[in-house]
Amino acid sequence: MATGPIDGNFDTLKLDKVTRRFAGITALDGLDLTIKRGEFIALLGPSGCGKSTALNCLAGLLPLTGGAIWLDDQRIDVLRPEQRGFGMVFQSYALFPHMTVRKNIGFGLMMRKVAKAEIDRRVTDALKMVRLEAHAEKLPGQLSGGQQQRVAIARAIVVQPPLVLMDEPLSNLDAKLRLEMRVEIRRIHRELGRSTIYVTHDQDEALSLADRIVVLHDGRVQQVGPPEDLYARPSNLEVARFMGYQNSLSLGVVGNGTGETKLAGPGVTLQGVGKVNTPRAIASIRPEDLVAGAEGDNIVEARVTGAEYAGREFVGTAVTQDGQPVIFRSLRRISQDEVVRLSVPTERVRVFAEPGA
Ligand SMILES: Nc1ncnc2c1ncn2[C@@H]1O[C@H](COP(=O)(O)OP(=O)(O)OP(=O)(O)O)[C@@H](O)[C@H]1O
Repeated sequence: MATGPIDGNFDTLKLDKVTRRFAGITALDGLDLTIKRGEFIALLGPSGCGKSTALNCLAGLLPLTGGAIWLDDQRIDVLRPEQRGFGMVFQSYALFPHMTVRKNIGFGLMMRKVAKAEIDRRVTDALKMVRLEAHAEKLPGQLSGGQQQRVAIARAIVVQPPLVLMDEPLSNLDAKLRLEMRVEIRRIHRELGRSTIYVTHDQDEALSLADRIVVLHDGRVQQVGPPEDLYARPSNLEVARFMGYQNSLSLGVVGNGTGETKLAGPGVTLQGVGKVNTPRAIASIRPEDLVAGAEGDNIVEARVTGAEYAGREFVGTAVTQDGQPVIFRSLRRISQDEVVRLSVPTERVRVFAEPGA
């Protein structure tokens, strides 16, 4: 068995029914996933769904209680973290406060007993990649949050790991910096040419960064696919909610066509994509697709409960005749208690079986 860190790149990383139980809790329940060389994968899901557990199992910080992890034909879940040698970036940066940026980045190479000249060369390259050349001799405390996270990224990539694991790396940064760092992380991933697994609960972050998104819920994979697929065709209600389909209307099923379902409720007539075998179903719609005043056959009649000006348009809240809340948009100002006719194209309505129906 190899003792040093895994060297070089890989073709496939395979998680085979990876399971992790804690006393009484199954944090990860038979996770199957195959990742190809160079892919950027986002693990997306709500708090407690098992994202960090999955990442820690990959890094070797948590032993599995079932399943296996393979890097090509080598089984790696039996290796210690330092034998796997994956790069890790945490939300908290985890830098050494008393070491300069240069020393922080070179630390892993020093531990691996790489020659000093080689360390200098590789640290200089990493500094360039994260655009921190001018800050090499500073201490972490003298840097901004975004700069500290760049140091953490440089430290993770300087050893040229086959896989970089990132656990919510941007959540301590303000909104503007988060956007800038997203672009940076994508660029660094591309230039490095290795694979990245990125944990987040932020749908926008996953959509903008990942080649493929894995949606987790209660320790299970709900859907895996390119961002465009998950955004347009969520396969169940959980994924839809996570992809921004904030409206979930419970309605009666009144007809079934090819791949489409007709639904109705008090003041509501909707046709949507998806087939169900239950007498009632849920229509999932994004707020931006539900528009006040537009024409069409798909109509949700509702009474306005609130409205906010959002620049180009208004974002409104309302309730249907049977009291179900909806969020919609409107190009004109809307007033409290006004009854609005909201419309949405059929292809923007996803129909799912009602849970428990
Ligand atoms: N050391 C532990 N002991 C017991 N239960 C744990 C432990 N670590 C995690 N869990 C539980 O396992 C589940 C998954 O936790 P995990 O940290 O992986 O979720 P997460 O999706 O990363 O959440 P967050 O976004 O809040 O970090 C949770 O129910 C959590 O309480």
